Amino acid sequence: MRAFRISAPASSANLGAGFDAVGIAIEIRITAEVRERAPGLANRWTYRGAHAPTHDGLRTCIEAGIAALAPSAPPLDVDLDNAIPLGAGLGSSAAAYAIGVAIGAQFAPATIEDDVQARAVAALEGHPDNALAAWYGGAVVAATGDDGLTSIRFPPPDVRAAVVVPSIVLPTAEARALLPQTYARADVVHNIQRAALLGAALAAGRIDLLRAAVRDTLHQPYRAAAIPGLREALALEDPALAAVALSGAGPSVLALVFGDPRPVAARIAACFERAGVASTVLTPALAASGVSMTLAEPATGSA
Ligand SMILES: Nc1ncnc2c1ncn2[C@@H]1O[C@H](COP(=O)(O)OP(=O)(O)OP(=O)(O)O)[C@@H](O)[C@H]1O
Ligand SMILES: N[C@@H](CCO)C(=O)O
Repeated sequence: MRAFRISAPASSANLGAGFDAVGIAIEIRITAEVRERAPGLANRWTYRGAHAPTHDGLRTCIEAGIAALAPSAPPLDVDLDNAIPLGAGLGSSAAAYAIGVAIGAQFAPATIEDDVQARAVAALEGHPDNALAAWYGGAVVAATGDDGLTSIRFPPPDVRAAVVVPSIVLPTAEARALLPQTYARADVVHNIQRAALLGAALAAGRIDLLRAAVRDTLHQPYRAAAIPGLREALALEDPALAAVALSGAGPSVLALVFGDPRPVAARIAACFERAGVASTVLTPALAASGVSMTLAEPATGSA
């Protein structure tokens, strides 16, 4: 009976101008302790952690990942420990799909190459920026469409993260519905210039370029209408601030910070507070590794 532990990190998609293209992994994780059960038994799921699931949303993502690679997987005992705030723009669904695919690979009829697994996560998640950051860790740039999926991964920049999670509910679908169908050429050119700069800055480790590279005209200004305090947070100036952006579809804000991230996090939280919105502050490291698996102790007794 196989038993192992799999974890996957949170992620912050976009980094401003890299809308739907850039993602960065954050050292806040979903961890699954997985044990194979005897044939004929049902799956058994337990939930815990700072953001313990209260319904089967994450489980559904994990099961889809397992089914994509191993439709005939044996019954499993899965103990899910979640530290990623849910539905907050921090890639909890991408982490869950990544865990599911990694479990599925363990029970697939043949060995599945790593990049095939990564593509499966991206296909299930629908957003390669979150999906590949969860899978590979570090920072990723991804392009997807009729020409398939092309991506590159970089080590995370040498900064700390400040993640401020406002107590606003903004489902990804709603945050996307706020965006216009068409854009002015000047806004598109603005983002192309900065997204190209962002990719180059990540590739070259030029943290000093990030502040300029993340400025966005395609999604953050529109999403700000649903996130009181966001405009002010994105306009913050601070010598310790390497970059500040809406995290994914929001409502969380990610700041990349030189040195102690707490003062910058407090300034972002104050922007929300002035707008009448409470928030929670996290100061995680950026995650250099994505999905990781370790073998667990052999089961003792019960199936
Ligand atoms: N209370 C909950 N218990 C279990 N699962 C939840 C709960 N709330 C949300 N979920 C699940 O968490 C996932 C949230 O995914 P969603 O794509 O909306 O946001 P996210 O992954 O946190 O952020 P983003 O994709 O914008 O970075 C969904 O799969 C949803 O079903
Ligand atoms: N790039 C996506 C991320 C959603 O998880 C967006 O901004 O809508």
